[in-house]
Amino acid sequence: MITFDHTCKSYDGTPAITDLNLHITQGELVVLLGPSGSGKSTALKMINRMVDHDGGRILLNGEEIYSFNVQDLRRRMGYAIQSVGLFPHWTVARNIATVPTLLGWDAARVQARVTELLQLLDMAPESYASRYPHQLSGGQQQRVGVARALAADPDVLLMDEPFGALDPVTRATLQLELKRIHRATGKTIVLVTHDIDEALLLATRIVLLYQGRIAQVGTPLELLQQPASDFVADFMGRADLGLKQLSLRPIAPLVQALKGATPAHAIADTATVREAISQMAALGVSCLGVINPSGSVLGQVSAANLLEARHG
Ligand SMILES: Nc1ncnc2c1ncn2[C@@H]1O[C@H](COP(=O)(O)OP(=O)(O)OP(=O)(O)O)[C@@H](O)[C@H]1O
Repeated sequence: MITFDHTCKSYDGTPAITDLNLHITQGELVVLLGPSGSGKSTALKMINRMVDHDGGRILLNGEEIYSFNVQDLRRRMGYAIQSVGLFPHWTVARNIATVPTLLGWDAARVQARVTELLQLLDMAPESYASRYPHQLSGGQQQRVGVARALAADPDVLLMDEPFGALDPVTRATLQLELKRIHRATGKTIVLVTHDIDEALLLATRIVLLYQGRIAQVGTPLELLQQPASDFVADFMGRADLGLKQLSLRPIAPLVQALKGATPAHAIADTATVREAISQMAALGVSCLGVINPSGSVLGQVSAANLLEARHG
């Protein structure tokens, strides 16, 4: 879908991205991660030509992006940024409708799409569609920013620190919403963050950049378990590496048959190993029942079998 092929970019002779080689396939949620100044935003903005590359190639579905009309290219890609950039004198509905209107959709289709997106982002259309950006909280503005980016059903969603500057609770809510949207729509998403936990939660693949070059590309678990260098190991946080790994592991494959009576406390079968161990610690127990969404007991997990499995 998107290919960086020996791509380079310098600003005033200083390299920001050097020889970037990366292929992003349809439906991936790729997170560009790295310290400040490592080139994450530059890499992202080159995809929709907010920044033009000056060496190598960038291909969209096999075609060099310079072969597209720049406006067409941008309309095929939703773009959401930290500062949101809503038009202050336009209502929420009109903000979301920006690209569909430019594309000439008829009014009924635009309105149906606005309603659908507000519902998807858990903002009741009857309360929010006619408000102005200053009448929304920061988290709600960011939701509208995401809705606007999704509006014309773009092939690709580019997100530059979309949840930066939010309080941790709102941030966590929007992260889960993005994960849900990604699952539901199968969109290709490229997201920039410097937050390792955000990357671990969201990414199907992480691209860790350092000084404009790729330090490592892999799944969250690969970066944690097989860091390619000391830099990767340091960046991913050696200190609580064990805990981070546990938070990526679901308990589902580790559920055992009940051994005797049903444990007094239970956890959902969708929980992670970290959540199960945390709940055991809080309750002072070493075993939990595991229940499915309808409340049926599926079996149990014990602290010993969860911790043993962490190397698996
Ligand atoms: N418009 C510009 N003009 C000159 N230099 C720039 C410009 N934009 C970025 N740079 C430089 O290019 C390098 C990479 O910047 P970039 O914004 O891509 O990094 P980043 O990883 O996204 O950083 P951050 O996390 O701080 O946003 C940095 O050294 C930065 O100073």
